[in-house]
Amino acid sequence: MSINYEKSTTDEQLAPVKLSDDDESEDNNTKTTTEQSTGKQNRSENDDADVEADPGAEAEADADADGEAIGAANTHVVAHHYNELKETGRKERHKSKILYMRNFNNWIKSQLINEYMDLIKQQKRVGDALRVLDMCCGKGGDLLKWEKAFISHLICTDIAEVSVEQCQQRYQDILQRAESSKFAHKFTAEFFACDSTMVRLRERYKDASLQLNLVSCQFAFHYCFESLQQADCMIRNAAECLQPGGYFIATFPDAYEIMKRLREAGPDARGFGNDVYSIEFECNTKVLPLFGAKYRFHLEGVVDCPEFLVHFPTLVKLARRHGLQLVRRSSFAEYFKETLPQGRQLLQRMSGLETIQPYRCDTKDQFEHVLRILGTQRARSVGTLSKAEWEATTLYLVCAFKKCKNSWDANGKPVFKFDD
Ligand SMILES: C[S@@+](CC[C@H](N)C(=O)[O-])C[C@H]1O[C@@H](n2cnc3c(N)ncnc32)[C@H](O)[C@@H]1O
Repeated sequence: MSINYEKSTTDEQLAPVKLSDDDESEDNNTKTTTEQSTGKQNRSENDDADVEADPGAEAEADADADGEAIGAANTHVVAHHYNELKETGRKERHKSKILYMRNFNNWIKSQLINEYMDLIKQQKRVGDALRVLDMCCGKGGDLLKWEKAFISHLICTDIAEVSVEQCQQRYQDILQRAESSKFAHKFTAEFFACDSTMVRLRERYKDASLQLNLVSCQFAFHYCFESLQQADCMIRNAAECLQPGGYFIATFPDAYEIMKRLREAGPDARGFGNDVYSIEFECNTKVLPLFGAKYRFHLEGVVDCPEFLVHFPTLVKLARRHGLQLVRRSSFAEYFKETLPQGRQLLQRMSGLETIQPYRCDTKDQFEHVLRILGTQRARSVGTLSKAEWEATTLYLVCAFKKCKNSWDANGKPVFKFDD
C-alpha cells in the first residue's frame, strides 16, 4: 500500500501588515502595507483519490496477534511532557523567541472560535443554551474566549492532570472576577483528566445525554493519529454528542506541508527546522504508514513530544463515518489572509505581530523577508513575524466539520444525510 503525503500546499509569505486604520498616519511613525505575496498552490481537486486503503482495513493491520490494539504507546510520554511543563510568568513569556507567534496562534484560535460560534448563534434564539467541549484543553488557554462567546456550559478535558487542575483554577478566577463585575459573563463548567484517544468522553460527562453545539480541539488532534483505533475514538468523541448543525473545529500540523519541507531538506534528510522549531522523523519516511507516522516535534520552550502525521483524506473519511462533514480546511497563511479584514483590531490588541523597523541593522537578518516584500516602499515600522516564527506557524492548518442530520436504520444505527 502506498500512502501519498506528497502534495504541496501554499507557499505564502507573511507580508508586513497594517494593523489599524490609524497606522496610516505618518504621525505615529508607522507606514504599513497589506500586500501579501501568494505562492503556488497545487493541491489536487480530489484529495480522496489519494487514499488507496480503506482506513477500516488498516484496523486489522493495527491489531496484534491477540486482537489487542497496538499503538497508544506514546500517550503517557505526551501526558508526562505536558504535566512537567512549567507555567511561565509574564516576564519569562516576554523573553521568549516565539512570543509573537504564540500570540498570533492565539489570535487564529480566536478567529476560528468566533467564526463558528457566530454560525451556531445564527441557528439559535437569544437565551438558548450554548454548550462547548474543549477537548485537550491544556491549562485553559481558551477559557476567556469561551467567556467572551457567552457560552452557557463548558466541558474541559485533557490527558495531563496538572493542566486540568490549572485550567479549573483559571475558571475559578474567572468566576470570582465575574462576582465583582456586572459585565463579566458566568458559565457552568466541568473538568476531568482523561485520554480522549482511548476513553469514551460522554461516559464521563455529568449528563451523558448532553447535546453540544461546538467541540474544539486546538493544537492537539494530531496526537490521535498514532493508530486507527485512537483516531476513531477521538473523532467519535468529537462527533457523538454534537447536535445536528453543530461544529467540530481543530488546528493541527499539515502533513503535506511537513512532507514538502522534508523533501526540500534533501533526499536523505530525516528532519528540518530552524531556530524556533524542529521536526525529526522517527519512522521510515520512504514508506509512511497511514497511522503512526511518527516524528519528534520541538518548539522553543513549549513542545518536545512525539507527534503523528494526520493523513487528511483519511481524517475526512473517518469523520464522515461519525456524521461529520468537512466544511473548512485552510492553512494558517490562508486563514490569516482571509480573516485579517475582520480580525485586524483583535490582532493588534493580542500583539499577534511584532512591530519592527525593517531598516534597522540588528533586525535585518530576521526580517529580510519583510525588506524583500517592501521592495522600494519605505516604511519606518510594520507589523510582522520573524521568518523563523512564520515558518513555524505556517506548518499548521485550521479545519471545521459540521454535524449532519440523521435518521435511524432498522438496527438502530444512524444514517447520516450529508449535503454533498
Ligand atoms: C499544544 S497543547 C494545546 C492545549 C490547548 N488546546 C491550547 O490550545 O492551548 C496540546 C494538549 O493536548 C493534550 N493531549 C495530548 N494528547 C492527548 C490525549 N490523548 N488526550 C487528551 N489530551 C491530550 C496535551 O496534554 C496538551 O495539553
